[in-house]
Amino acid sequence: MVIAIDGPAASGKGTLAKRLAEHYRLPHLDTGLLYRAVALTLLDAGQDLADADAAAAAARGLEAGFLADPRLRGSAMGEAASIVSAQGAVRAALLDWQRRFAGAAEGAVLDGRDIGTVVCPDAAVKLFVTASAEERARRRHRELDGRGEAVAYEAVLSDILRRDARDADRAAAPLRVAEDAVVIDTTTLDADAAFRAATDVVDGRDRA
Ligand SMILES: Nc1ncnc2c1ncn2[C@@H]1O[C@H](COP(=O)(O)OP(=O)(O)O)[C@@H](O)[C@H]1O
Ligand SMILES: Nc1ccn([C@@H]2O[C@H](COP(=O)(O)OP(=O)(O)O)[C@@H](O)[C@H]2O)c(=O)n1
Repeated sequence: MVIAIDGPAASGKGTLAKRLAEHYRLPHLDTGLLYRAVALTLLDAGQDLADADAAAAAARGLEAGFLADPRLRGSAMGEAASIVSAQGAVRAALLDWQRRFAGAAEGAVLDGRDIGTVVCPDAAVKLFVTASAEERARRRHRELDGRGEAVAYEAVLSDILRRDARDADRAAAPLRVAEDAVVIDTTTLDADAAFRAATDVVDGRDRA
């Protein structure tokens, strides 16, 4: 069973994906890390994030071990990732990797922006996880604060709004709700309630 989870920044996709993967004993891929890793490769090499050739080369040469680099989790890398991810050649280079992961015999859980629409259009379950921008900014702010990255709430909110707009407006695989996705709005749901809503969808599908 492949479970595709998409949604805007800090909506709780990753938290939900991880819990679903544990619950259903499936491997999990946070696809945002791939784009963050491409951005970090460019920055480490002193290259411009807007350099399409360099970004495509970085995407083609990406190594799995690099995905554990703690620098990938910082807020600057989310912003940088959304710049490189708008390039079609970068997305094309990462597509095979994601599809191979999703092709595991037992299935997989993948979370990102285009999993249900592009990477796994035939996924058995598609969830679109969202929440108000203010609530998402509150969560991300708390998370960054907890990691010692001191950023003002207003800066987190404007980063989230700018990134959402860039992800939704780009030509290549924009952020969209797949036609057959179930939307889970977590604005007033804690992580446990979001998990229950998701398992209701998955288990309901099994009974269908
Ligand atoms: N339903 C929820 N209610 C409150 N906080 C949540 C919820 N889901 C996730 N979080 C917290 O919000 C932050 C962002 O969640 P995360 O799963 O990283 O989002 P995404 O993968 O969409 O960027 C994390 O600190 C996480 O612990
Ligand atoms: N499948 C994906 C996953 C991420 N991305 C890009 O990578 C950026 C970082 O994604 P992320 O999921 O790590 O970010 P958060 O939602 O955790 O803040 C996004 O803003 C997108 O631009 C994408 O284009 N497609």
